Amino acid sequence: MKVLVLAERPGAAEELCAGARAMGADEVALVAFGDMEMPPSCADLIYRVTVPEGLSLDNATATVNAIFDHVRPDVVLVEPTRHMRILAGALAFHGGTSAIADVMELDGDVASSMYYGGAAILKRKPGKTAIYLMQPGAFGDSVAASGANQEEPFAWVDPGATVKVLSSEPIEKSGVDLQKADVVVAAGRGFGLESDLDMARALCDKLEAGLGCTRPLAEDMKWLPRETYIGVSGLMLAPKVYVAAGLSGQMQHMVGCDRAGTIFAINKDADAAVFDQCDYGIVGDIQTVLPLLVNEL
Ligand SMILES: Cc1cc2nc3c(=O)[nH]c(=O)nc-3n(C[C@H](O)[C@H](O)[C@H](O)COP(=O)(O)OP(=O)(O)OC[C@H]3O[C@@H](n4cnc5c(N)ncnc54)[C@H](O)[C@@H]3O)c2cc1C
Repeated sequence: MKVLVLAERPGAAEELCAGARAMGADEVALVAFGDMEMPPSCADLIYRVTVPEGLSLDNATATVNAIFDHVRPDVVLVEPTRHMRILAGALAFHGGTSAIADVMELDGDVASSMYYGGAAILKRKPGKTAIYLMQPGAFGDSVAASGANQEEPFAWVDPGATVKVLSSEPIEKSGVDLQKADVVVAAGRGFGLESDLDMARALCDKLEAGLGCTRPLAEDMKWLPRETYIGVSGLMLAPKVYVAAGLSGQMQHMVGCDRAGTIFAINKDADAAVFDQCDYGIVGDIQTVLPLLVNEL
């Protein structure tokens, strides 16, 4: 079986290439955009694509379609970033098939995804060639990527109509990239005041953790950036350690962290749902527990 991997970040590329092996791929080909450095022993073949100056990655549709025609994969695994989603959609059209998004698990070729905001599981089978947009951690960590990383340049194919980048400005981001963080502290509505988040930040400093939150803290209170909330409509994370502080453990939040290695929960309500889903729980007030933890660490 041949698998083609489309990814923007080396970590995601490695995870998807490992997943391809777990699916039984005997040939794994990876598309590398620009000078993106790939992890060693990641894939059998790496097709290096140079995106012309001033063009956004979204314009790589025709190039990716050409790589697809060249490789003729049985399965395409895609990192679900904005650019990759566009490429996957165009590729599905080109290949006369469909793309399946938000895949949390594969059982053979049947893909499971969250549905109705996490209230149900949707199972879907692909069309002709399977194109799956995989959530992080979907393959678990029981598999490793492998391959000689034999690199070949692949010529850019003009997509015809292009999307031009007029300008780009980096957004000032404080703290750790949550997708890459080994440890994540997530704050919920139990933090009564915005200034209480300093307690979570102090814990993050001790644990070298990233600070995330539940949706209400980002969407309603706007105490933390929108891109830091975790859950079915936010980030799907798989850190080694997840500290859920002052949050109730609603399913819509917990699907975003249930692939964490170890989950710690702190909540003053012993009946909070989060205690059914954590590995270690402390029943207590964050106002007391967090300063104590920070002192002890
Ligand atoms: C379609 C849909 C999609 C959604 N997507 C997401 C999503 O992606 N991510 C997400 O997070 N939510 C999402 N939600 C919202 C979700 O259903 C919950 O409402 C939300 O996660 C609850 O946030 P919370 O746990 O911070 O607040 P609450 O549910 O209000 O929980 C607060 C908790 O803090 C505890 N607490 C209070 N004070 C203290 C204290 N001093 N010390 C310790 N504990 C204390 C309380 O006991 C309580 O358990 C979605 C909802 C819908 C309908």
